[in-house]
Amino acid sequence: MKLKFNRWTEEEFMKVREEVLKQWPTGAEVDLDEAVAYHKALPDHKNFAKKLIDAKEKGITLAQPRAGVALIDEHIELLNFLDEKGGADLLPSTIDSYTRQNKYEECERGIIESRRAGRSLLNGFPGVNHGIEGCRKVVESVNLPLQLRHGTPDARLLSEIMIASGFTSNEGGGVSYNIPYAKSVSLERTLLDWQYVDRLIGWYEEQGVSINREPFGPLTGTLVPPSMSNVVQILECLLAAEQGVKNITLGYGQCGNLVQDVAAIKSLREQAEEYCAELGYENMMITTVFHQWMGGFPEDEAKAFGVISNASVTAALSGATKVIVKTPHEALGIPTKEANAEGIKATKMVLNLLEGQNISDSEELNAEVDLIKKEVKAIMDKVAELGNGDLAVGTVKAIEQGVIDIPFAPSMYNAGKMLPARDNQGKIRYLEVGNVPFSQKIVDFNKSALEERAEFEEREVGFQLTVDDIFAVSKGKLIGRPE
Ligand SMILES: CC[C@H]1O[C@@H](n2cnc3c(N)ncnc32)[C@H](O)[C@@H]1O
Repeated sequence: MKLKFNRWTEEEFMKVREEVLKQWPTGAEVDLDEAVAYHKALPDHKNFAKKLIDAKEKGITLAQPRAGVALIDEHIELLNFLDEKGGADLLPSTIDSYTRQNKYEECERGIIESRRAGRSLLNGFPGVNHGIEGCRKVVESVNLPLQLRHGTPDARLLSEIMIASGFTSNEGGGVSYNIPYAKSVSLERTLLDWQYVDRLIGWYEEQGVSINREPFGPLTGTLVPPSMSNVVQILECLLAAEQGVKNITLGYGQCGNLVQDVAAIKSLREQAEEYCAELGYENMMITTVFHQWMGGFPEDEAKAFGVISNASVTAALSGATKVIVKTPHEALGIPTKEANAEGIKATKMVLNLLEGQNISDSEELNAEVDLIKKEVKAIMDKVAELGNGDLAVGTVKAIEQGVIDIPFAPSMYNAGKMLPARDNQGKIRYLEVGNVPFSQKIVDFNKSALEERAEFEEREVGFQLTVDDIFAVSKGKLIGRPE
């Protein structure tokens, strides 16, 4: 099928669907009409999309952990612990790495070995292998809305099974689950596969079942300039809206300077709504999600709580609809359920203390919002030009040419010419723009901000700033000052 931005016809979708459902035996269990009836029988408090709308209307920030283990009963126990002991507002099912690479045979072995070992030998929940019956047991055994969170370039079968099972939100996107997660999967392939996922959710929407979609905001989680991650979010928002998705949560990974992070969320929300209106998508319900620090964490648990609490302050003050919670075991690996619950409790304590507060408009905040929007517009205009108006084709070309360039990405298709670094207040700036099509004025602004830091640190502007910033937080600072 040739990549084009336009909405897939139902015939196109159903034709591809026949092949998708054959990829693993559990695919045969999916019956869309039966699934619609199942969803309509679910209570409202278990619908992710509805809970997000309610939070947006109330102006509150919901807390959601990541969590996933191999076996169904243990996974249920984990999720209920995070609800009852942690106070989670929304629940995940973090999917294991084999499933993310469509390696369902390995999942099967992992499930058997986990049963034998009496503990999870997979780093997440293998939803395809557990099938509708297993996933529905999770849905019926927990009391909060459920979202599948993963990092899957081809999530078509996984989405079919878990959405049909009663999960009401799905994370990911054609760029955000390729560039940071895959080494050599073509963008054209992933954009097509995520158009399929969005068309599936558009189909549910047409039947009156609202399913939330959440493009993955942080990308590589390493010094990603806010305008660059916002461009990816807005493109995935428009790609999803074109396929009929209505309820979308756009994401952003904390960078560390409070004003820049608040500006990033504010400009993301405003600009996404502007682009949706410009392209004629009506009745869109756009919310935002703030990811707590995605970079290196301190091993010391007290310091880790400092990182988690600091991130919770920004999440609250940014007005984000949701915050994705980290745990004090982040530097160690998969957290225990107790550590996971502690991360949520610390987060909710901060959210509660700051409820109703935000940082008021200031010259610094408005200038940052204005700059982010201008940088986003420069890239978006180029994407449209490269695609001759087709944003899907334009996205592929923009990545090929480094117009969209995600720092430190594993994908061989990512140009890797753009370099970021922090300025003297810790805001992320463009050290090298590579082929990112900014005006000279914007290039010069970014450069001068970095020159100000270099002068303060009595060193040259250069790649060493970037290197020092990458390791800074795990060493207990935001800005990588010379030692
Ligand atoms: C996007 C990366 C994030 O996902 C987290 N993560 C990955 N798998 C799991 C898991 N199975 N349980 C809890 N957290 C997890 C990881 O700690 C990191 O913070």
